[in-house]
Amino acid sequence: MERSRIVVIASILAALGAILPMLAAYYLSWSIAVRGEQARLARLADYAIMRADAALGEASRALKTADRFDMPPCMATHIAALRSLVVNTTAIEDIGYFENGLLRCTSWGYPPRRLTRSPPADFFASNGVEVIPRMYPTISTGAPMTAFRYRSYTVLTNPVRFVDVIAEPGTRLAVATKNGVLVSTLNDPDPSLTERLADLPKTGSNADDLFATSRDANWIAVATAPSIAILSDMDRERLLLLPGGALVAALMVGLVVWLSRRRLSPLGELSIAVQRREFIVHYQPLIELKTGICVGAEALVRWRRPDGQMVRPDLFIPLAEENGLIEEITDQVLYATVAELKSVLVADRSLHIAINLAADDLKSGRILPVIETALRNTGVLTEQIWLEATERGFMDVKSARATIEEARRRGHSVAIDDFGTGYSSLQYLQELPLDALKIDKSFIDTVGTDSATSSITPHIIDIAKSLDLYIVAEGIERQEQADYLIERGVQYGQGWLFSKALPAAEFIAFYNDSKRRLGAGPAVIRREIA
Ligand SMILES: Nc1nc2c(ncn2[C@@H]2O[C@H](COP(=O)(O)O[C@H]3[C@@H](O)[C@H](n4cnc5c(=O)[nH]c(N)nc54)O[C@@H]3COP(=O)(O)O)[C@@H](O)[C@H]2O)c(=O)[nH]1
Repeated sequence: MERSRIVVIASILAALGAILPMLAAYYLSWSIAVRGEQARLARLADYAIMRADAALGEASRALKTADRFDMPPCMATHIAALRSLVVNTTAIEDIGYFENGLLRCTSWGYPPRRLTRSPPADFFASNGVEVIPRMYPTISTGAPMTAFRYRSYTVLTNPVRFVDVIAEPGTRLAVATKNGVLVSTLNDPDPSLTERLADLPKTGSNADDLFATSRDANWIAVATAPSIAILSDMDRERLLLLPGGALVAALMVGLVVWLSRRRLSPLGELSIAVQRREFIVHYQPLIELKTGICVGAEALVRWRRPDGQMVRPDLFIPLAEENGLIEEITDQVLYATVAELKSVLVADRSLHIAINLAADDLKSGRILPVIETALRNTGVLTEQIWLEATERGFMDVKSARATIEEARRRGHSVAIDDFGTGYSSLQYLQELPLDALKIDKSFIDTVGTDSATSSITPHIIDIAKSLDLYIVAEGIERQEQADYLIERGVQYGQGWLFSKALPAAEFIAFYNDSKRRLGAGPAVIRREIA
């Protein structure tokens, strides 16, 4: 992914990481406050239902007691008994006796208007008592009463009793019969709620209010409070939750910054490339200089990034070596080489592929069993896999010697790469059982020039010859360099004069063409060491 895209995505994620936890904390504090307020309202509505049930219970008991009276109606004894019933209850204001729908007498005596009719009931309670939510008393001319009727008797109760609660300012309450006929209200609740009481859910809100309902077999109650009232509760919740939200936001932003910096750092990118196996291999032909025959190739790694950009190995190999990633890259190169060239290697035993080893590979020697595993069941011979290591790999002479000896015992040929550029020591050249020496391009570049290092090239060739090593010249770009090297007895060479490093299919075509035109090279390029 391009750096600019990573920066844009990381910035968006960081912004979301900062905003979302704060929004979540805000939402949480709001919903906790809403739930708290609705629970308080639900308790109020429950209480109103309880009060309504108490009034109904008391009225029902009085009505059924009166119904059992065995005395002539509206005589002094009857009226006294009715009065006694009223006096001995708390909820009942009056009780009246009706005959043929007309009021005959009440606990107060005889009605002033003889034609008071009993109105039709709005609701039948579950115990058979009829409920008339609004009925005007004949004795007093006060507010309408709620009436309960059973056969010939009707009791009046003050509906204010149902909503007689100590409520916080702004809290409103309404009680209705189960079929939604309003019985009593406190503080004028919103008609848009009381008009559809029977259909209201347990809790909810409208434009201005939060509400909670309660219901039983006979009654429905709704308690409401302005939504704005929860703001003070929210302040309390926010005080508790926002620091947590801010902490989570800071952690998320930190995480995004850390991940994106990791992704953007060269080492981070390389580690991810190793995990994702983003490496491919190109093969640079190795030429027998005298005949021009292609005898093999050097496997050279390339990092192909997801956007298709190709990264040169000298830009990432040193980083991989410093940070312990090189061994994994060596393994990926090895497995890719075997997979891509297996068939041509099996078909032609004179073909060799050189794998570059890093200093760590040589020091630990762990690469040898890895190669064994990679070649198992492929038909490729160990002799066909050459190993190359730079002079840095030979600094720990003891472990390098152990690895090279074991490599050769298994059949690999081993070359010293970039000779002359590092810590060259003639002594270790003599001590180590090497097969070939590769002269670095910087020396080949001086061939035919007057530069100070041009005089070194013949010495390197002489040293290699005196040690009986095969010689490979790197970076041959001009014919005169090739001629010079052939004249000096250098057997093998690589360079753009012959070919650049090629993808597998192109290298196989190059090799087959060389073989068709010039024949196969020597099957074994290996020094006899006693
Ligand atoms: N440990 C590993 N090191 C590796 C591996 N693959 C490569 N490398 C090392 O990276 C260095 C750069 O390699 P690269 O960019 O692939 O360059 C190689 C050739 O393409 C280049 N070359 C060859 N001929 C010419 C030429 O005529 N002109 C010219 N300008 N360049 C040329 O030289 C490089 C070959 O280097 P060498 O290995 O020394 O033969 C390089 O040090 C690689 O070793 C890997 O898998 N593991």
